[in-house]
Amino acid sequence: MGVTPKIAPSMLSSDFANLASESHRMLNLGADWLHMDIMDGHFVPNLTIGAPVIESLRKHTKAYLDCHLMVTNPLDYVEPLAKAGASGFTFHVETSKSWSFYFLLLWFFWIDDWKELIQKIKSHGMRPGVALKPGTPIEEVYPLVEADNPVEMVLVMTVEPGFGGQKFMPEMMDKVRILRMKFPSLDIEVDGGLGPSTIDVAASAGANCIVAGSSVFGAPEPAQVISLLRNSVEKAQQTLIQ
Ligand SMILES: O=C(CO)[C@H](O)[C@H](O)COP(=O)(O)O
Repeated sequence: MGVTPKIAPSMLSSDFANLASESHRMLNLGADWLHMDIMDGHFVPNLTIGAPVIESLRKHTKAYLDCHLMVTNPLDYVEPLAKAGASGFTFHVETSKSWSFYFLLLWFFWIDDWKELIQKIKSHGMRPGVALKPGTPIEEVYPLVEADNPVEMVLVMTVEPGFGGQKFMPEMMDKVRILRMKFPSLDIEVDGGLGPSTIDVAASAGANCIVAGSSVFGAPEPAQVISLLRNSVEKAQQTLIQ
């Protein structure tokens, strides 16, 4: 498998009043990426941060800022986030559900919308990813991964997006397994309820990018949790390539 483990603490669980020092702490403890949850209070029932906070944080770190856009209109966020210094831009496939439902005849325009979004993310120097909620079938992301100009990561949500500290949904691992079989070199991220008791099932299904909020920030020794998450992914990868 040509994918490397990426451990991404979810900064949603950090002390937002000390975001820069919390970020440095996580990176010093072994994190690869910082996962930034951007919520608009509309796509999900919670409101968090946006481009101004990413811009402020960028002044304090060169780290990969893995931005997860839980917003209704991701296209509107491309330019502001690129200017702010985001690294990854992962949007939700469901953000155009209403288009495909109400305007079936515009299906091909819907596809073109995604092409435009992915193209715009890349032309602004960010890495595009697509996320899907627990209730969304995995087939919905295939066109975006198989496109001529594809997304480079799929984020499989293992909780309903909106809040940290929820219970991991093991039934989402079928999606990860199917994706890993179909796309051996794709970055597959899992997000929600990941920690020492759930990582093995996610890693053995084929996830290589691991978002973990409460299990890392709530641990007495966060470095041990980060290291355990990484070891589990590495071990599973050895098995998957045999
Ligand atoms: O996207 C998210 C919520 O929508 C968070 O990143 C996610 O829930 C991580 O938090 P935890 O590890 O505590 O579940």
